[in-house]
Amino acid sequence: MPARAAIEVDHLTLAFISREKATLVLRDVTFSVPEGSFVALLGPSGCGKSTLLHTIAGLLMPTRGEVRLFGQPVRGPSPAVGIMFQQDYLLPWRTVAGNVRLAWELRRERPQPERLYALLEEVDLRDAAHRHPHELSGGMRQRAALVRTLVTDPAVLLLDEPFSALDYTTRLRLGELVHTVLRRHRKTALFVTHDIPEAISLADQILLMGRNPGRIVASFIPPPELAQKPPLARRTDPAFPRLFQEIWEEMKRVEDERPA
Ligand SMILES: Nc1ncnc2c1ncn2[C@@H]1O[C@H](COP(=O)(O)OP(=O)(O)OP(=O)(O)O)[C@@H](O)[C@H]1O
Repeated sequence: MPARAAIEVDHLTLAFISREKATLVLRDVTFSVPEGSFVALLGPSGCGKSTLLHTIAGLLMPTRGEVRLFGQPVRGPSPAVGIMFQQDYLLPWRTVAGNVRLAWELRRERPQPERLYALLEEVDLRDAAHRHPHELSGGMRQRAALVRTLVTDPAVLLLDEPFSALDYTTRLRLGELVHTVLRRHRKTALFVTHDIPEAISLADQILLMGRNPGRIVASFIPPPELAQKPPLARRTDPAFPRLFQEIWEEMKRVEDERPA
C-alpha cells in the first residue's frame, strides 16, 4: 500500500502584500511528501524555498490554495512540525542539555531526561551535555540543534539548509547522521538545499523550483540502486553522475530563464 501523504501542498499561491505593492513569490505550487520519506527542494536563490517551508510550518498563510499535514489543513504552527535552520539558534548561556530542554519548556511539557540523553547519545553528544555552545564545534552545535528539534517527537521535519554553514567534511558526515537518525525514527523530511550532490545523496525525491514566481518545474526520483544506499555510498555509485547531469541540465535552464 502506498504511504499516506504527510505533507500536501495544494495549488499554493503566496504574495507578500504591502501598501505599495504585491510581490508574487509562489504560484500554484503542488506536490506531496509521503510519510517517512525524505524530499529535497532545490532551486535558485530567491525562488521562494524558505517562504514555502514557512508556509508549510504555518508561519505564513497562503494567498490561495492550501497546505495539509496528514490530511488536516494548516492554520498555524503545529507540534507535528519541527524546523532546523542554517543557524543553530542555541542560547549561549545554556548548556547543550539546557538548550534541548527548552523545546519542552516552550510547550509547557515536562522534560524527559531519559529521552534527552538517549538522543544525545545517538548523535554522539552525550559527553558534551553539560558544555556551553561556545565550547562546541559547528557540527556539534548543529547536532545539538537536531536533538532539540527531535526531542518533542514531531512527525515532520523541515530542514532549511541546515548544513550550509559547515565545512565540507562535517557537512558530509552530518548529512549521513541526519539521514540515519531520521530513518530510524521514521520521520518525514523536507529539506532545502542549493547543492545537487547533497540532494541526490539524501533524498527519495528531488523537487526543482523555478523563480519569478516560485513554482515546481521538475521532479526527479533516484533509481532504486541509488535510493537503497546510505548517503556517502550513493556518491560513488555510477548512477550518481547520471542523475547529477540530468538535474544540472534542468537547473541551468531554470537559472537562465527569464521571469515568467
Ligand atoms: N516579508 C517579505 N516581503 C516581501 N518579499 C519577501 C518577504 N520575504 C521574502 N520575500 C521575497 O520572496 C522571495 C523568495 O524569498 P525566499 O527567502 O523564500 O527565497 P529562497 O529560495 O529561500 O532564497 P535563498 O535560496 O537565497 O535562501 C525573494 O524575492 C524575497 O525577496
